[in-house]
Amino acid sequence: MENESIDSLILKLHDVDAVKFGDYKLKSGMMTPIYIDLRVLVSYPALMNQVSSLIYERVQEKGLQFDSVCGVPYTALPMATIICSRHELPMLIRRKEAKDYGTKRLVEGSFREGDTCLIIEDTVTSGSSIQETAEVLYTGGLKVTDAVVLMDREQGGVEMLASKGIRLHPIISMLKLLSVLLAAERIDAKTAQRVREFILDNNTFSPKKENSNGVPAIKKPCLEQKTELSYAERAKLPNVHPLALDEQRGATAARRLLGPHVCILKTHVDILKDYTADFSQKLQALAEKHNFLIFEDRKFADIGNTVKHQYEGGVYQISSWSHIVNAHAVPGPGVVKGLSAVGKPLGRGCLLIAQMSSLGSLATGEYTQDALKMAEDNSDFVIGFICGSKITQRPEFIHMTPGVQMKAGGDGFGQQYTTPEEVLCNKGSDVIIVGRGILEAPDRLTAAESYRKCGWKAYTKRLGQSGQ
Ligand SMILES: O=c1ccn([C@@H]2O[C@H](COP(=O)(O)O)[C@@H](O)[C@H]2O)c(=O)[nH]1
Repeated sequence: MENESIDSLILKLHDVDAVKFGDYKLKSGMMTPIYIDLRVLVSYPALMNQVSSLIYERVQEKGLQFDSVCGVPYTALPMATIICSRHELPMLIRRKEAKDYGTKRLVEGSFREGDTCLIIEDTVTSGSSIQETAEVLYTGGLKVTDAVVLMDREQGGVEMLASKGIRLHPIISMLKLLSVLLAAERIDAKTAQRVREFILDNNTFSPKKENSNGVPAIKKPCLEQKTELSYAERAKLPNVHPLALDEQRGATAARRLLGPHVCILKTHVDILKDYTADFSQKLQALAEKHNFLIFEDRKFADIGNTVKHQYEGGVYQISSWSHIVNAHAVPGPGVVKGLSAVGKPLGRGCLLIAQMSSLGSLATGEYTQDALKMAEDNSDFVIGFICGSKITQRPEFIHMTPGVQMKAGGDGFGQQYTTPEEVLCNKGSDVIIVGRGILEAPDRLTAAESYRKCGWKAYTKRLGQSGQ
């Protein structure tokens, strides 16, 4: 899908008032500074055709397989109709209410039990409308594996639907929309920033407990989740990588900090002021003595062949001393293949950067889901994720979250801080990554001890038990 056509579509949507700035109420009752109203498209046939073509292009790009198509009523109905009519695809209509006469069916159209139906939607916030349509289709014996949406508000819809087994493929993201409108001077920087902050602060998906009606999950501290396995239990799973969760370290991870206390020491070797050739020996000796893992935060992001050399060679020879490294998913699976060729024989592990803590990060929504898929396809080397919250229920993957300090806030360079309690308890992550919260503290040991205690308390609260 050409970027240019997306940009011009965004401007046309703004022209016809399908994108509104002000104070609006969403289906959930939440107030929003931006409202997407694609109902107006019925009055603009050329635009409606362009939108329908983009949706169909996305379906083809993703190679989606299905037997029929269903538009979420009412706004996406004409889009589904145009696509099905143009490409001669069977369509189904989900009724909002059953008739009290005739067949009383909730799904109109012909289908067989076990058929797969593709859902089409105009705008997604929490994903609840798609989920409601899917529930109705399930009652008819249909399967729903994928949905395509024109506009993703990036407020947790992709993640919520993924947790229900539906892959959502958005065409326009909220952050993209804002950047195009800002570049075209349709909105000012202040408005763009206000909306961005609203989107980032109002993610409706809580992996621990999202409401079935899509109302944003109330942030109750540490809702009990009886089904969750502890670190120690996860460490015993047959498919778990020993670097992700180790029976001893896994159970004691959060009890360690700085030297005898840390579970993992994260380095940026390329910014050390006092780097010397014996750095790796000294660090390895400490890691051995205090039983922590070394994680070089190198964030590899090149083609497989290049990252292979960057990991193995050069001045730092990272693979020889770092147990864990990380990589961006942006180059595609080749980056993991390249790293794995070096690291796997050495028993090393890799974290994929599925989300970032910085303001305006592009690693959201579908990108995050693609990173997850890349990890699942390479789970013999990928041990988990750098992310803001739990992105998969698979217990063998470890979730590590940066941007943590005792007080929520920022650093003036885009870093966004969340508290250990929020990350471990409400967001369902496994490990907090603390940098300046410790490094810039007057007494690093005391600071580290407080993070350890606070983190462990939050984790045990989440498990609903007194300790592991
Ligand atoms: O999304 C990301 C990925 C990595 N980081 C790294 O974590 C630390 C955070 O340091 P603080 O001083 O606690 O802000 C730093 O090394 C980053 O490079 C991240 O912050 N966000």
